[in-house]
Amino acid sequence: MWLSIFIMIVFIYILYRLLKFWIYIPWSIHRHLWAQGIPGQYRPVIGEILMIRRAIVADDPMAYNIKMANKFGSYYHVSFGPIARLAINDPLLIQGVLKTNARAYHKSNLMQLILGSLIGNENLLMAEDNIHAQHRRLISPAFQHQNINSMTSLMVDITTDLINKWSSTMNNENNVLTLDIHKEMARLTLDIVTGCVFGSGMMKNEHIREIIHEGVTTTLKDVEERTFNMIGIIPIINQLPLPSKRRIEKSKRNVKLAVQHIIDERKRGLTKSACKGPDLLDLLLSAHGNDKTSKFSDEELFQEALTFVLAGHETTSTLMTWTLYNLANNPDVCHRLEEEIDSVLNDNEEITISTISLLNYTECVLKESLRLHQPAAALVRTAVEDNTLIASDGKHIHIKKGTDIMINLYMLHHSDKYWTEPFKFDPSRFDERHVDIWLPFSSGPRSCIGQNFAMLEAKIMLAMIIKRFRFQLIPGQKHVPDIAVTLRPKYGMWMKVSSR
Ligand code: HEM
Repeated sequence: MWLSIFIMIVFIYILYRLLKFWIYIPWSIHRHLWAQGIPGQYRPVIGEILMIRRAIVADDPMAYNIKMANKFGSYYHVSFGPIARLAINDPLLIQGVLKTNARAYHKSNLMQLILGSLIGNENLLMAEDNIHAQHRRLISPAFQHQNINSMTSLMVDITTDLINKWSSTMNNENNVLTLDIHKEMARLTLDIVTGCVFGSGMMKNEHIREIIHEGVTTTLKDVEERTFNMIGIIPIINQLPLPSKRRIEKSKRNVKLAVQHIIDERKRGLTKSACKGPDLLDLLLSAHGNDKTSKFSDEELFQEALTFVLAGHETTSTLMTWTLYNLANNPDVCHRLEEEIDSVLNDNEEITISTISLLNYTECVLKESLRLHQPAAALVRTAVEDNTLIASDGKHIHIKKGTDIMINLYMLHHSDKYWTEPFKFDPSRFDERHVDIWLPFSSGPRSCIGQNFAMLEAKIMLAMIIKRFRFQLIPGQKHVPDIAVTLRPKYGMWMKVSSR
């Protein structure tokens, strides 16, 4: 008897939670936005997920967002699965979420489920409020110019290894190589970021590198799959020990052991930085404030180190791959870039930070690639308190606690309101500054802390590679961005590489 009552209560509770999540909360958010005259549409339970999936399967992943923005304008409400969200690409609204009202927003619950399940929630990327502010304060010095500049020689050395590998293979194969450039760039950026974070302990240990590489790349695939089939989104269901969940957990355990091993070795003085100055692990280990409570715990240290690898790997390799793609499609731009690089980089001279600072057009090429193919297509936030946003047309939008906001960077970067010929690859547009409408690294207190690191690394890799090689796209390929954590090319990027 008591058991039956207990089972009944548990059943009613689960039903209540599911109905609240699937129906009540989304409906009340849509109703609140409609009441203010915000355009949008509401499909109960599955929302727009099938449309998005259809666009992805048709290899036109942006089609759905473009269609919605054309239909409704620069702000509208839709649903991702059961989750109601306001989609925005209006610069003033974006500024409201990222800067003016930043305190009223957290990373979305969805992102906590996706990335938090991989790297935890006690790190710079995922932590909120005071914990985030404390971590940001402790980590910021590590990303100051002086520290990052001391990593230049390691970035140069690792890129030189790749160039030498290509050159020697090329000599055996009629001076032309056929390569999946995305794979090459993914390996290169992983080597650089792990080298700059973990130093010699990492660089000498191929086994540990493989565990981290596998952990980061294959787990991200599982996590993405679980998002689009909604298993990863639905409360209770996302805790079930399904094969994908077990794979993620196993991979997390392996990565944790590997990273913990590297940290322990460094603490015991068995490994050291491979940069001219301290690496990011040294800087994390020495991060402390005036009292003990402001030092990183072992768990936080582990999560931060892994966050750097995760946040700094896919993003930069995606940037490099699309940049080489854009250059292959725009010979005039490539020619001007080669001229600049040839005049700045001298074969017999060491590449230093002052050489790199002369590469102005190279920087414009990278910025334009970050506009046309921004690695992060969208940012999603959840309102943690009621607040009001103001759009460029003067409209005041009251946002209820619990509303998800999708900041559509892709639409912002491709809008003809702000960019002339938005689909043209034209680096010279970056002769001017584009504050608040060029946001590949986001903006405000949660903007990318690795921005200077990424730009320095990309400039070094691009300049050194273009100095030595030309790239030609293999015809007949599909060049489709994968709408995953980053917009990496879904089918890779096959190119013919030849010596200049
Ligand atoms: C082209 C390369 C990169 C791009 C486009 C990029 C983009 C971004 C974006 C858009 C965010 C904000 C995410 C959000 O608000 O949800 C972010 C945050 C972050 N990025 Fe990057 N990133 C790049 C490279 C890097 C690198 C190389 C590192 C580290 C070595 C890094 C570390 C981080 C961290 C730790 C955060 C969280 C910052 C915070 O919340 O305080 N990123 N990045």
